[in-house]
Amino acid sequence: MGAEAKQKTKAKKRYLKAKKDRRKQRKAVPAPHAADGPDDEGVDEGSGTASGSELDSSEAEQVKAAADEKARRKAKKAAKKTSAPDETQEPERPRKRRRLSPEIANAAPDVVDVPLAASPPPDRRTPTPPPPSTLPAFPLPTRPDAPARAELASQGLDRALARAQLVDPGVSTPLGANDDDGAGLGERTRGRLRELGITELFAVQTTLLPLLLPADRLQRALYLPYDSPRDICVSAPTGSGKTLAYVLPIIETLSARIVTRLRALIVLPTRDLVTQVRETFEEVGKGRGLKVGTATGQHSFAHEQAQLVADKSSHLQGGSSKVDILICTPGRLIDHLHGTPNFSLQHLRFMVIDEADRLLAQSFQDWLAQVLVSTRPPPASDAIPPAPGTSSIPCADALAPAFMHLLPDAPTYHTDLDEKKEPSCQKLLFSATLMSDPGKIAALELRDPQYIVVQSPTGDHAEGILGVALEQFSMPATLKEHMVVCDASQKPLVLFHLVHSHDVTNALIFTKSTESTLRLVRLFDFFETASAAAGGRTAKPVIARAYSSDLSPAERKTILDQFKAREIDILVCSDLISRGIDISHVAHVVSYDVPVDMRKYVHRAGRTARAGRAGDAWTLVEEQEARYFKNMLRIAGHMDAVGRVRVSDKQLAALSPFYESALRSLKEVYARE
Ligand SMILES: Nc1ncnc2c1ncn2[C@@H]1O[C@H](COP(=O)(O)OP(=O)(O)OP(=O)(O)O)[C@@H](O)[C@H]1O
Repeated sequence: MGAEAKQKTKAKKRYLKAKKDRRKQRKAVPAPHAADGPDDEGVDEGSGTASGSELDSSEAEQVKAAADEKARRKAKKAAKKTSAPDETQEPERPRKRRRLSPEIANAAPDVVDVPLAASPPPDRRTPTPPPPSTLPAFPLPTRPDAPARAELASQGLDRALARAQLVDPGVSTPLGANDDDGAGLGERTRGRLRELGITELFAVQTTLLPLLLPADRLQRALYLPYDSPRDICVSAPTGSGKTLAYVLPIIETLSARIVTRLRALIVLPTRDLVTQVRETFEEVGKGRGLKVGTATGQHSFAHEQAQLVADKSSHLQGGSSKVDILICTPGRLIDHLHGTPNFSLQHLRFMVIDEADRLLAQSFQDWLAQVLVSTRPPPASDAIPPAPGTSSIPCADALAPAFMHLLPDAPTYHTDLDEKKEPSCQKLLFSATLMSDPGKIAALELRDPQYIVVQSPTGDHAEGILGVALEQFSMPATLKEHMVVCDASQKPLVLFHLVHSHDVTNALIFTKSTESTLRLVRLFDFFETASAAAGGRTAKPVIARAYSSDLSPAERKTILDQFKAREIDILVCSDLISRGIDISHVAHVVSYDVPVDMRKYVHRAGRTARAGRAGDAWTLVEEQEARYFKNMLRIAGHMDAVGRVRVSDKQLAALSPFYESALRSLKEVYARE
């Protein structure tokens, strides 16, 4: 090292020493911001003015300013930290959902608990902010309870139905030799009924006859233009004698007529029923001179016209009729209204709609509206003027009083009491399952209707009426009902078991279609043949026959007659004869296929247990249908009435070989066809 370098080193040492001393002196002087701590960082040593051993005032001021600056920067840093957390820092864990204190929860039970995870973390240096005020909660949307069926049914209930007369089915009146019973029947009719073996009037007849055959003979007149009779709707169980309840008053009233006019019209849904009701009219009205006609389409139109109308050639505004009573189906009735000259309904005194719910459910070219129009007098402008040079008087044209204005030459005498003349037609509606639908009832244009409901007493009138509105139909008291739940493949076997073990003969078996009917009858025949061939039974084979719409009317009549004569044991049919048909010896009804609704069930079951006789109704229910069927019964309030019969595999085992054999034979037949 050279001398010059040594000099430099010495100078430097001196400088450092001096610096050290200055620092010592500075420490000895109490610093104004000792709390902040001495820090020489940031002090420009090179520019420092402290060259002496004591700090002068300017130097102290500088130190203070530096300390202030440092405090300011620290505060700024802290503020930055709280307002914007450093992204490099670890993200804060979401806080747990805060629970409301029980006081808050109790104070506002319906407030929504606001999750607090998203709120900023509480600053520990500042006092904890109060919990966010709870928001008023809107109630959650809820669906109102569906109104009860009973409530719905009672709404819009026809006022006349609400005032219906409830009749106990147990009521009956012994039929005396004279009118002590108040039924209004004449001696001839009573005599005829006795000849037919009828000794008492059933509930529906006891109630209806006094209404239709009032003691005041004037009210039995054939025309009542100024005192039109009230219409009547009757709901009574199957087999309770509704047919006689309208046949008797019609015969009794019309027997007083001199001239034959179409005065009673009976509309029925099927040809078979038309035939049956005609037989009743002819039996009861025997010897009274009343002419009964039918119109069903079974014969040619021209043939029917010739049976119904006497004069087809001249124009008669009063119509012309060969019959007093016409029993018909609605379709054919409309055909005659449109296509048969002088076929008129203006003289009608009675219009009966039997099985009313069924007829009103079907439109048949809007038959009801057209029939109602034909019973009402048209305006005078609709009158057809007589041919020039001719006069309608004294032509033998007799109009009903309400239609007289159609006669142009007839003198009209106006008085102060010029009352409007009304048609005299009294509408009578009957069914075991009468509808309560206000729309359908309104379409009938009933005049001050009176309802009669024959049903087991419930004690409460309103409850009884509600039963009608809820379609909880009354069944015959003598009917026993059973159901057998089984596998679909075992249904025929269960049926054969019922036939052979429960003596289900003299029976009607209802299927769902004509095809099922035919198939079942064939299977039945094969089963009986196989069983007889195996010598399985000594009893005579059971004879089953199909009764379906595929057969001609003549074939149907023959089969029905054979069944009535007990030459056939079982009639297998579709719902063609589920309504109205009256065969007294039917002891069992089997619904081989479950009925689609309660009305069908009621009418099928009602083919037995008629007129107070005993009868059994069986329903074979496939396992997958059981829920639906039971639900249907439950809604109709009928679940308890139907007992469940169990048929074990063991019981069926004995019949299985014959069934297998019958199945094979059936397959062969279908394969051939
Ligand atoms: N007063 C009576 N005495 C004895 N038998 C009667 C009496 N009235 C009716 N019957 C018989 O009762 C049976 C059933 O009558 P009807 O066919 O009129 O029943 P219904 O009420 O019309 O039944 P459905 O609703 O099934 O048509 C018939 O065989 C009829 O002859």
